[in-house]
Amino acid sequence: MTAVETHSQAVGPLGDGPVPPLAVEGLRTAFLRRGERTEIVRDVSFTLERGKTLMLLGESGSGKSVTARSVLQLYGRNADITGSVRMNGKELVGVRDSEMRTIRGGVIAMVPQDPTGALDPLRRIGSQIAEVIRVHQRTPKQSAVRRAEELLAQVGIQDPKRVAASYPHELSGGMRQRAVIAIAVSCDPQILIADEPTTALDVTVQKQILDLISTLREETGTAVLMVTHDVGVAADYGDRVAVMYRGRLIEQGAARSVLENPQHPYTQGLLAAQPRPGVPRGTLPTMIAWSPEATGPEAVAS
Ligand SMILES: Nc1ncnc2c1ncn2[C@@H]1O[C@H](COP(=O)(O)OP(=O)(O)OP(=O)(O)O)[C@@H](O)[C@H]1O
Repeated sequence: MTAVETHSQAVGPLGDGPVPPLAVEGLRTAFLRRGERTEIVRDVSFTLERGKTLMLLGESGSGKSVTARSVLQLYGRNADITGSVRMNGKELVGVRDSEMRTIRGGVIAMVPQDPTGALDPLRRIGSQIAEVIRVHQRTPKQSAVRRAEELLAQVGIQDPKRVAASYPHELSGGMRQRAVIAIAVSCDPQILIADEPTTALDVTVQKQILDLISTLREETGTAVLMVTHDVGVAADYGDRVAVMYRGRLIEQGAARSVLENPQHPYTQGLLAAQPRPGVPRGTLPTMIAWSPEATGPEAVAS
């Protein structure tokens, strides 16, 4: 089954051009519980480009987080992951856990939804960042501590020395997410996976964090995969958008094309259901009318 490709060329995993930082092809993730197998991610393919953001957009429960976590092979034996996830051409599906641990936080870094869960509550922020630097880059302690403070400054923290000496509970949610981003970018990742990175934050802080990720991407050329259910975020920060519904990508393409001229009925319904100032929020007529089980999503050539 092919996702609708809106006004852009088909997403070949390798194509004729340079090897992309991340190429996912035919990814399937099923969870195994009490002998029962539930497939959550179904035949998902996409490619990340250097210095660009791909937005994985969809409703709650559509499988966005499971897709992101499957790329990082975060489920161990609880899930059966098949298909292909190539990082700079190297296959990640099936690699040993020990190797994946080096890749995570090294070439690929993740910014989770909730910064609180990502930080050790009993250790100072600076020491947590320095430890990641030392593990991945074998840097001496003193230079790792200095580098941690530089990173805190780079993610927009005004007084990095004080924040480095603080425990997570002494910081606001926005500051904690900045610290988590500092950890994520500490090893100069080529790929950053951000799973709804602003869900736990106040509205005003949300924009600051999204702007920060955008600035870091521009400065470093990191490829970003961001999970969101928010069409506005996808429009404002996405170069490309891939729309997910019930575990499948049903449409993907340049952000403007997908969001201004969606070809797939589900995407059309998703956009029509977005709240707009002064317009009462309607039901999801297209989504109710369209069911993948009934007809299967059709590929629309454009
Ligand atoms: N570890 C797991 N074991 C079994 N099922 C899971 C697991 N993690 C997620 N699921 C199921 O997979 C489905 C998709 O979840 P997922 O978290 O990927 O959705 P999502 O699109 O990211 O939405 P949300 O924004 O609400 O997290 C859900 O039905 C969820 O219950």
